[in-house]
Amino acid sequence: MQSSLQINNLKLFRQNELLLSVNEQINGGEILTIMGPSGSGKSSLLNWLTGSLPQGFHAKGEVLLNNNNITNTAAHLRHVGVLYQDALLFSHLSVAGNISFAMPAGNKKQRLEKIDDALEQFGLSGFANRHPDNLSGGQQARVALLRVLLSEPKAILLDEPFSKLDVQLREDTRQLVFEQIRYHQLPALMVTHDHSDAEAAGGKIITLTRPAAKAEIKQIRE
Ligand SMILES: Nc1ncnc2c1ncn2[C@@H]1O[C@H](COP(=O)(O)OP(=O)(O)OP(=O)(O)O)[C@@H](O)[C@H]1O
Repeated sequence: MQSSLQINNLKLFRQNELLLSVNEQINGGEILTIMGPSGSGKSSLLNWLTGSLPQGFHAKGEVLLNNNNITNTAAHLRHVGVLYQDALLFSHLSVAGNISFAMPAGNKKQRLEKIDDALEQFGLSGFANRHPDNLSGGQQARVALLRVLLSEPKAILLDEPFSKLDVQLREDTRQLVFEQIRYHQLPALMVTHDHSDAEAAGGKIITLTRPAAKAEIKQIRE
């Protein structure tokens, strides 16, 4: 069965004001890119998908992951992995500890073997016992990606994941992330301000608008 993430007739409201409408299906290995100005609701959309919409927001519509309706499923049971702008690694844990923390429970020895194999595949052989403070930005980004992948997500959300990396590192990391999404056939949704990220993703691009911004500008001019 092909994996998919379906956002069915979503209408997201903030204080009863319509913030955005989205109706999209993302198939395994595809990356849907969301762009739009600050305040247009990109983070709110991600929050809704992870099941952590803050107070003051409400939504109509459904989200289906591999045809299962997860609209009301608790955040920790959704199997939706998120890759953020910052690697967000725990500084007191080793690389292995950071990755293992997010993995499904199981035999410890097997988990460590899996981590070692994955580190080797990502050019991080011998890094299992290092702490994040002793890694470069690119190495931290790769550990963060490994942590998401080894948590065995069924879909992946990317929240400006390359914006803190310099140009060369950005391209390398982006390529690695997109390759992994295709390899694992995960449906992915990426929020970015960067047009080269959007182009490299090779999928559909949605640009959210911010109607409230126009109203605010009009008010200032009048
Ligand atoms: N926790 C919150 N409580 C109340 N309003 C919020 C909260 N978070 C965001 N907002 C408001 O909701 C709207 C959408 O914000 P959101 O952060 O989703 O936009 P964004 O497109 O992600 O912006 P940016 O590109 O700046 O991150 C904005 O008007 C914002 O001020």
